[in-house]
Amino acid sequence: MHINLTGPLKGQTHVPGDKSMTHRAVIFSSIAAGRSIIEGALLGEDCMSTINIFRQLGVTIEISGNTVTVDSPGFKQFTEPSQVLDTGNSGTTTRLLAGLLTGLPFRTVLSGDASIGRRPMKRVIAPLKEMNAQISGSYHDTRTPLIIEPADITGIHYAMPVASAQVKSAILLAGLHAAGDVTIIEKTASRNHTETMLPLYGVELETGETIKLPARGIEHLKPFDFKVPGDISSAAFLMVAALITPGSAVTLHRVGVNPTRDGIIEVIKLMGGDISVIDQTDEGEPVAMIEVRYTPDLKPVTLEGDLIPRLIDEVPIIALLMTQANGTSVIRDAEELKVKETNRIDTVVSELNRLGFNLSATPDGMEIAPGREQVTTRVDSHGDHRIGMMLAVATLITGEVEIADFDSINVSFPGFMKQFEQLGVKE
Ligand SMILES: O=C(O)C1=C[C@@H](OP(=O)(O)O)[C@@H](O)[C@H](O)C1
Ligand SMILES: C=C(OP(=O)(O)O)C(=O)O
Repeated sequence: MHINLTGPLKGQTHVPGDKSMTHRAVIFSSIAAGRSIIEGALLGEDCMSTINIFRQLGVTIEISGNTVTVDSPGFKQFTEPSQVLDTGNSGTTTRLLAGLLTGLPFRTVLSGDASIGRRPMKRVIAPLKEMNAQISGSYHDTRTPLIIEPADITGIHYAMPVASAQVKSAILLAGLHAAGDVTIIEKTASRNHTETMLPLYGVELETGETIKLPARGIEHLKPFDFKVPGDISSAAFLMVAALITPGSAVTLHRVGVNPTRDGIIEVIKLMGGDISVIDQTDEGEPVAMIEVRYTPDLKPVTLEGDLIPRLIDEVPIIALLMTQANGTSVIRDAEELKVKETNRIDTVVSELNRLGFNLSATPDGMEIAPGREQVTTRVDSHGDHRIGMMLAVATLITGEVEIADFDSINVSFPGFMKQFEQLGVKE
């Protein structure tokens, strides 16, 4: 697809609903017997995978605009699916449902697309087995398809070896069935939406560095009407587009600013970017209005440590922002990027270098130097939605490029191009 965005970006908009929270709202609403309404849901391909799997388990889910109405008979009435459950391109669907399905009284099989088939699954299979789950994966329990047989799930005391909300949430979802307590120790915080949202649906738990879920929490889930905040990971593309395009000033309404997700705001401030976060309110999850303006003379920064999980999905677009700084920026402690939809260290570095930017890969991240000498105008999303969108934003600097497999953006942001148009960007 030929893409050639030209700025400035001006005006105000609402970004689509948060992907992580939409998955969780669909899961919790489907477990609870009765009607739950999810407003402002994200209906990208990933969340549709989660919705369609619960439909296959016997939950009625209607969609009207961005409102999702879930009428569930409750988890006890889930019916055995006759087909493989297709998780598409969604790691969140695959890993969270692997946890939930362990306690159901019938066999299920989870499988997704080629990218899901390359992503590591041992990280969920190992702790779930410790909980007595009867789960196995292809290739020595490391890959999909995952086959899950009925089992009596037990409690677990688990120290997280890697900062991953998907692993933590898989354990908590299996733990909802458990006969004993589930305790998770998390040294480096990962996104905490499972912990913030479970109480809204009736399950109280202890949170913080030690997370403690009481036995058989699943019995306590009740319907809840959840209003999904805007996705800061989608807002990130508009924020960076405005920062790098002369004359831009945008206001983004009702963006989720959960402190386990707001690393990009911190980075923009560290770089001297013109950003304000105002009118913060608490709607179960914190939301705020974000104003961003074009900023010349951005400063280089080093990102590392506990900050990385707070911006992990934003690294591709942050890397593009760093190309506009007046010195070399460094991203380290980010090995997790290698096991996303693509190896995002390699795809970010190779695709931006094709456009003439100066990046080099390191074992756990990348270095980003200023300057640019265009090599080609042909780049590739490699089927990774965040790479596709980052490359589209890059055209604000480079002019027209041809992005192969641009449709991958529908995984998380189907209205991406329209949203830019709404802010006055010409294609
Ligand atoms: O739990 C979630 O909703 C997510 C957790 C993160 O993955 P990891 O748990 O693998 O870090 C993130 O990259 C993904 O986009 C969504
Ligand atoms: C990594 C991502 O999602 P998932 O793990 O759910 O595929 C993402 O959205 O960037």
